[in-house]
Amino acid sequence: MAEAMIAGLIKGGLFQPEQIIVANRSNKERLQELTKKYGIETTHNKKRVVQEAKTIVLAMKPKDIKAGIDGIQDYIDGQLIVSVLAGISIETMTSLLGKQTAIIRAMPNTSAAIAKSATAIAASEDVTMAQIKKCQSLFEAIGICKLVEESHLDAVTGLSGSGPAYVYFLVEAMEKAAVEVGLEPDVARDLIVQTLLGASEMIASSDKHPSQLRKEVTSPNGTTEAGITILQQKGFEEALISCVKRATERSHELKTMFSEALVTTDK
Ligand SMILES: NC(=O)C1=CN([C@@H]2O[C@H](COP(=O)(O)OP(=O)(O)OC[C@H]3O[C@@H](n4cnc5c(N)ncnc54)[C@H](O)[C@@H]3O)[C@@H](O)[C@H]2O)C=CC1
Ligand SMILES: O=C(O)[C@@H]1CCC=N1
Repeated sequence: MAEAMIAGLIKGGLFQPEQIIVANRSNKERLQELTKKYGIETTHNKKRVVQEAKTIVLAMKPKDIKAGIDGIQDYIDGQLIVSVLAGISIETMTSLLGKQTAIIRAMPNTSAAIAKSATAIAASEDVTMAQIKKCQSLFEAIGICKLVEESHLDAVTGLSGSGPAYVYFLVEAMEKAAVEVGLEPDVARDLIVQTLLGASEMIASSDKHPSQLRKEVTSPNGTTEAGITILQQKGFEEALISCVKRATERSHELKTMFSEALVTTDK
């Protein structure tokens, strides 16, 4: 996720490579690779990164947050902290940092790697409008960015954070189906990809509701109607709704779990 952001920020011209400093836990080779690829500065000196930065992006796994911010608390003095960690609330981060500070929680998705992320951000009370705008432009360099209430971030995670995986799952099923109806896998892959791209662009560029676009594909008594009837009989719509709801619920569960594990052990 961090690399996707670095690539988008540099490609989009929002930052010069020398304005970005990256640290990780211990992997020197990985840092060298990033320096070579993007011309950015890398270091294992967290204190230096934090003191020099105006914006600090946290992009470790949620379980590593404690170790990640351990030792930087003393150097946080007005910088904006942007976290992309799923399930770590602003309250938990504030508690771990031991001080009230400007924190933005963001939920991007992996399409950030090709500057097509659907990101939502939520801000703590200490964040200024200028910092929100700055953060929005940061995520707009890698896709679109919506400002939401923090309470909506579980839903965003269940919808667009996990969303690319639902689409990949759909493609996996379509590929299996294509082979079963006799198509060559390579031909099928190209047809499926173009079908998805075309349908996405139709939704994005048309004023019509997706249900109207669907109707326009569906001739009475034709092939689409026959196929959609099977999807309805097999509970496709219900399955997708339950999928997003369960992922949203899981995001809430993880948030509660991390909050209890990270904060209560500190008391
Ligand atoms: N993969 C996804 O679809 C999405 C992931 N996220 C969030 O992005 C975050 C990162 O995910 P990935 O990029 O997939 O993980 P990753 O495992 O590829 O990268 C995590 C990075 O954190 C670094 N790290 C670990 N401990 C550290 C420490 N103590 N100090 C400094 N750096 C440390 C590691 O060296 C590694 O480079 C996660 O918190 C995840 O919840 C958010 C939206 C979508
Ligand atoms: O599966 C997960 O928990 C993370 C959050 C959103 C996408 N991946």
